[in-house]
Amino acid sequence: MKSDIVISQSADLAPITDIAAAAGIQPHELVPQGQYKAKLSHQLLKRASDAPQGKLVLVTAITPTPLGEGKTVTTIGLSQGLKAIGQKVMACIRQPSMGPVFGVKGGAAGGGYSQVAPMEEMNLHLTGDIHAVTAAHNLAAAAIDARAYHEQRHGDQFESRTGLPRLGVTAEGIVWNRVVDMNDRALRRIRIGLNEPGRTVNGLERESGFDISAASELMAILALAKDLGDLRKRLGQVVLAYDDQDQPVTAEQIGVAGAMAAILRDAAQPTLMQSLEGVPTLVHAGPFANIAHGNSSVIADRIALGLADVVVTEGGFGSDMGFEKACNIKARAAGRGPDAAVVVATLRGLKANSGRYDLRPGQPLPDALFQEDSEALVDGFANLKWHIDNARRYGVPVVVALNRFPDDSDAELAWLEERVRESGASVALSEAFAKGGEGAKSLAEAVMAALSEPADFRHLYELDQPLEAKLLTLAEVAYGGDGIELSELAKADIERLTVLGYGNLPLCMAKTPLSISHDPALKGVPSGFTIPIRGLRLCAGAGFVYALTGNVMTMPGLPERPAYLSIDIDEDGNITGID
Ligand SMILES: Nc1ncnc2c1ncn2[C@@H]1O[C@H](COP(=O)(O)OP(=O)(O)O)[C@@H](O)[C@H]1O
Ligand SMILES: O=COP(=O)(O)O
Ligand SMILES: [Mg+2]
Repeated sequence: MKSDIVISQSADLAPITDIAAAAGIQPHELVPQGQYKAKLSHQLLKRASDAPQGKLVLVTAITPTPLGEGKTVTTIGLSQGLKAIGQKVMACIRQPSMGPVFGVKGGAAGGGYSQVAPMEEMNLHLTGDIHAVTAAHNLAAAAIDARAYHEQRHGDQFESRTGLPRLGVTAEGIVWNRVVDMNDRALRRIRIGLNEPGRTVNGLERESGFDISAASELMAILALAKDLGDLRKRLGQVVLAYDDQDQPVTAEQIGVAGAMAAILRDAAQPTLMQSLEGVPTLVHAGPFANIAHGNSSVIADRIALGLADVVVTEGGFGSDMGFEKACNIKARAAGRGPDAAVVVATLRGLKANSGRYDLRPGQPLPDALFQEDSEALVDGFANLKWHIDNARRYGVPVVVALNRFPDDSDAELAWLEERVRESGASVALSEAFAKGGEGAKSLAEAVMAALSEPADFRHLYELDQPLEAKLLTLAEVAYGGDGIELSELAKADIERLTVLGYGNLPLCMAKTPLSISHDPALKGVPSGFTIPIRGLRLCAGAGFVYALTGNVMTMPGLPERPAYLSIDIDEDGNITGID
């Protein structure tokens, strides 16, 4: 089979203006950026939000291997299948981060004959939104460090010299890292403001670090804001430091929120692209689901739901990750949850969850995972059953999509389909990768049947519970564990955030996606584990409290054989090798 990029580059794409017209977007609501992508205007958001709303399908998955089990392929494939059976459908997905594109996973535009195209534009700069998040984030970093520097050097004269209020910002109180859209472990912990002895011309020396842009609070704000005004308000609420009285210092207080919003103005508009079969696809925001909340934007959903009868979107990693955060964080920001869930399962993914294979993070998957192994499949099935039950916990109908890989055996797929049916869940084989929409028509029919069932969407916890109670609910109910273990820092963070009035925020768990638990070595359906919480971070602008579990990193590193090794460009400027 041809590679993803060759399929994408040989596709006969429609001009984006035709895709927009077919989706009911008027010419004045579109800002084309070349032939195949366009920004959507803020006026369209208003019109679409007031229109009758379609149904929202949220695609999730079993506990994945590091390669991913096909949620994006299934999201695009299902939307093509829905189009093929006559539905008015749109897809909403995140913009890929260059971290994974050049790192382990590669691109995130789907794959095979279920992709967003042009995939190389989708997987690289697109319309610059992630670059804008990076710039706005780092402007705030430069601003807070400069404020500490000038307040320290002028002391009591600061106000008379600058006309600005002295806020008591010190280098020790700054909690804002810098970001870059790349996997770069060397930037995780750094010292900044290095000076010759006795001098401070380079600023105030302190320890800091870089996170990947997908983990920036501003990325979460872009994904959770309801409109431009809400984005601006949230940016002002971002806490950059704590003053010498341990009170939060916000971006608004140091006067940088407006400039951040100016940088993000265009990024606040979703980008319209198309699938290989012409499904209008909105690409907007790119938070990962392990170190952030992992869902595309509320703004994109609001536009798509006002234009289409069915909107298909995706939560990152397994249902313990992006799906949980869609239901407990995004749904609250959007004022609505999903109307149905699709749980993607693969033979390789279930075998990886059998516990029968030695899967070391960063190491290639064993070939045996891609061959017949009925014992591993039987053992791994428990993980799929857990994710079906987990999705049902939120009150929505569930359809299982068996994402067929080329070497999958008919016998194992048939066995799995039968077991899912026995468990009472709806199930459909998806051949969207190899056949596009034609290979996802039965999945589309199953999803339409699920959407005709009543949905009684509910959150997992109430916001007015104390932070520790919400952490316990996530550990014990969302993950099936036996409680939490709070570090001394985490206990102090809970106390401080509660006293400051942030105890009513939802929680965003930063956790490994390779296990339902915090420990990537615990496959299948772990039990008897306790989730170690090493600290909490306030994301006041995004509107959640971030809990760091286990050894999760907010700046990934490059593997020994990174994906960039296969990427190049020919003399005509054609990019090759992005997978
Ligand atoms: N059915 C399939 N056959 C072959 N490759 C697939 C299939 N489904 C997904 N892939 C590939 O697996 C990788 C992960 O797919 P993706 O849809 O991005 O997963 P997720 O969104 O769950 O991380 C991509 O390289 C994709 O092209
Ligand atoms: O945040 C992770 O998203 P995928 O599972 O789609 O890679
Ligand atoms: Mg994906």
